Amino acid sequence: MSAAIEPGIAIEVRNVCKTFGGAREVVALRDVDLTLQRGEFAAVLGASGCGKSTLLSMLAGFEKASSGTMSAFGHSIEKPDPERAMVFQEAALFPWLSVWENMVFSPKNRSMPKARYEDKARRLLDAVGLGAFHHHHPEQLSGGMKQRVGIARALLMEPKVLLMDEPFGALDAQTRLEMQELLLDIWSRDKRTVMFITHDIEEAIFLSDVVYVMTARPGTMKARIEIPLGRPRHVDMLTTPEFSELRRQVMGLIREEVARARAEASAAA
Ligand SMILES: Nc1ncnc2c1ncn2[C@@H]1O[C@H](COP(=O)(O)OP(=O)(O)OP(=O)(O)O)[C@@H](O)[C@H]1O
Repeated sequence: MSAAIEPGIAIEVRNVCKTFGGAREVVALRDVDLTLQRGEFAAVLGASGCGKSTLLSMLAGFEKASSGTMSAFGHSIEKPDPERAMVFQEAALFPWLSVWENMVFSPKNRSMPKARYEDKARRLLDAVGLGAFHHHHPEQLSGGMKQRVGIARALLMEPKVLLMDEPFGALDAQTRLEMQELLLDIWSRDKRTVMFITHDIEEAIFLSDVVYVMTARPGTMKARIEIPLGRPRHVDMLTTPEFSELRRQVMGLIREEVARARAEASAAA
């Protein structure tokens, strides 16, 4: 059964531009607008270098916008906050710590009382299928298992928003599918707001309520496509005509963008 969530806006991005200085100035993002409703699962697709990771790290509070505004739950995003958790392609676990020690590193480091996190940490590791791996070290885990720890660890601090940067990008196809189903299962329980960056069109459609397609750099939002597939989602949906039609639509937008960027590049050469 899915939890009821308060209606309203979780993330709002208005006219955001980002330019990196240095010897060669790089305009990474231009006039980005985006609204994520509370509990919404949104994916962002776009060519390599179009600014997806930059946008995510700005939403996490790691980078500042050059202009424009970004807010989370009505408050301007100025710095990192535990309400917005990042999950990266590599789980970046401490190799010298066990699964359990990695899991509880952050609350322990903040001197939180054990009663506030230990039970929850145990339940989360069970939920991602790692209940029997507390004493293992990262080198003893597969890529998928490490990423499970990464997701469980991000959820431990009960973030309201999960910012996921190609979290399954390094996994093989089978593990990737399993992780997608696991993520949907976890998400359906408490419907945190998710922004999920990926290069994989199928993954974006399969997981999301809405898919954003970005233009080539400088990145801006080219299209917002609502995904009308029912939930819960199941891998069988990947072969339905409805899914194929959505894939065709998204692929068309991406191809159009690649062609436009190539034409611009050759005109400028
Ligand atoms: N710290 C930085 N300093 C200078 N330029 C940067 C910095 N971070 C990113 N860029 C540039 O900004 C642009 C957008 O990069 P970003 O990593 O956000 O793209 P992306 O869409 O996530 O790419 P990919 O899909 O390949 O991961 C690129 O041209 C990149 O070189």
